[in-house]
Amino acid sequence: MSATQTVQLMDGTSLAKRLVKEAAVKAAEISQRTGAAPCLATVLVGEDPASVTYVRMKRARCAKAGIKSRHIGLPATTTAAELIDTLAGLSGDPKVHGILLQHPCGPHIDERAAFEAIAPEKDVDGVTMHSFAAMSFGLPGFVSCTPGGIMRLLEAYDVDLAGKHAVVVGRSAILGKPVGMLLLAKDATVTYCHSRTADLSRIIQEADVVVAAVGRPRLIRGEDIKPGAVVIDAGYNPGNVGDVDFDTALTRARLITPVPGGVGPMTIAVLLAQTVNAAANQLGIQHH
Ligand SMILES: Nc1nc2c(c(=O)[nH]1)N[C@@H](CN(C=O)c1ccc(C(=O)N[C@@H](CCC(=O)O)C(=O)O)cc1)CN2
Repeated sequence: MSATQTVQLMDGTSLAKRLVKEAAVKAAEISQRTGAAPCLATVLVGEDPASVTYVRMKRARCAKAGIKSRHIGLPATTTAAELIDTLAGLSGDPKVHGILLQHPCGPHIDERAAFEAIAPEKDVDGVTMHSFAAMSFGLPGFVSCTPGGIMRLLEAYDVDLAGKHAVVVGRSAILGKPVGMLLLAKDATVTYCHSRTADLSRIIQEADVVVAAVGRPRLIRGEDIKPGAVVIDAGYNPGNVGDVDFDTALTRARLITPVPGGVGPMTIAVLLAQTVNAAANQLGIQHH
């Protein structure tokens, strides 16, 4: 970055508001034409306080956008088979257009098996293997919500990814892996880093775009960042602390997402947008 170039914040709150407004317009059109509002089923196993908050935020934003939500709260003792039964039931229910299974479900549950019980056409959270394959091949389909939100932010701030080196720190099924696939589909050269990566700092220093998605508070510091890089902080840690040490990263980055107000609101906006699209598809509506 030159001495005169200043860092710009990537404002997820404003962009998310715009997306939610668009979703609300489409939801109203669907309701008017079919007499039924789009409906998202939210499924939560146990009462992890952060998960309770996230589900509450998702349902509140649905309500604002004219999307119905049906909440299924299951006890922490729910077995994998019971959870799969619940998800299969929602998958077959014509009144439900989208299904969200809040992650994490608890250590005794095979989360992959649970996600696969969600019908692909209702996978508005982009967590099934079907959706992952579509993301990997650059085909239309539902994207994982945080990765989808990150891609929308990069687009909104005119970040050209072709030929750029993108380093993804983290390899989770709903965040690190799919965001790497979406970046690859935009012709970035993608490196995945994880807990066994040797010399993490050196690899991050080579990145034009850094996506921090590891869940380790302030792991990535300013000195790790190449001057002029784009820094996306997708870390969710207690107390609204990201994976990036914001104050030191500010001194090096060209563009950076704040926490809060960056990737988080975009996650929910993409969920709503995809719920409305799922409802339109299932109800045979074409948007104007
Ligand atoms: N099934 C899923 N589970 C989880 C996902 C997901 O996308 N699908 N993502 C995360 C958590 N998450 C949504 O579930 C999430 C986290 C944070 C935010 C958000 O908007 N954060 C705000 C701050 C919130 C506050 O003020 O308390 C922000 O960053 O500005 C939204 C969604 C794990 N599980």
